Amino acid sequence: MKIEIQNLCKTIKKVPILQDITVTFESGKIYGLKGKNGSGKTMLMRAISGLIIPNSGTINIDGEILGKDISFPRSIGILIENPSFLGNYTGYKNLEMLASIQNRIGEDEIRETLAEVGLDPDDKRTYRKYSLGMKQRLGIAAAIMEKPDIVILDEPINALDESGALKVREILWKLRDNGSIIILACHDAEELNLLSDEIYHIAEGKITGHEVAEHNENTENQKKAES
Ligand SMILES: Nc1ncnc2c1ncn2[C@@H]1O[C@H](COP(=O)(O)OP(=O)(O)OP(=O)(O)O)[C@@H](O)[C@H]1O
Repeated sequence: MKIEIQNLCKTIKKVPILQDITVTFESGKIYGLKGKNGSGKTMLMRAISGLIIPNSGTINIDGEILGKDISFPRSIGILIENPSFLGNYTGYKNLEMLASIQNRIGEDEIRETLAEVGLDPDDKRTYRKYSLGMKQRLGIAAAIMEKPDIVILDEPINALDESGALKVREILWKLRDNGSIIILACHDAEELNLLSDEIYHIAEGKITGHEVAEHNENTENQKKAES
């Protein structure tokens, strides 16, 4: 699958937030967005999620135009800012309620996802009593539990300890290898490099650069050396 963005522009109160963005994201890759605070990373992710309507330009997802043929991508998992979980429900119960919207997955997949992000599916504590890192892990679980074609994660390793970050890496690599498109922003440059296959630089709402992440360059150089 493919997300083809063409000449995307978004202006809020006459301020240009996204300016003439043209980029294609392909299946089986992790794309990192790199840029300063306020450069437009989150807005681009919101636009792809169908959460904001652009002033001009198109987002074509596998032949369907967002905002015209479809209001939202058909299969997407999103973690942007603070997810609105219910404070007096357990992590499992929160995911169960979210899963009931699409009805694509059941108890087994929810339990499996919770374990994958390092949360105990049988934890009786309510979301309110979760630590910051546990809340973040639950947010990631909600975004990935249905194994969506598109995964959008704004600062996925925020508040996570090393073991949490490692788990997220493994989860994203697995999703990538199963053909999802993953788009993420992360302020930790080293982590972004490690997670991503390709990195797009964003400044003042424009794409200003594109690079293949270092670990991929190494793999490619290695392949060349070996052949
Ligand atoms: N609701 C809003 N109304 C008006 N302007 C907004 C709104 N939300 C964001 N902006 C503006 O859009 C621009 C891009 O913001 P965005 O959140 O996409 O940046 P970002 O690259 O994700 O930054 P950060 O690294 O801080 O997360 C900023 O100038 C911001 O002030």
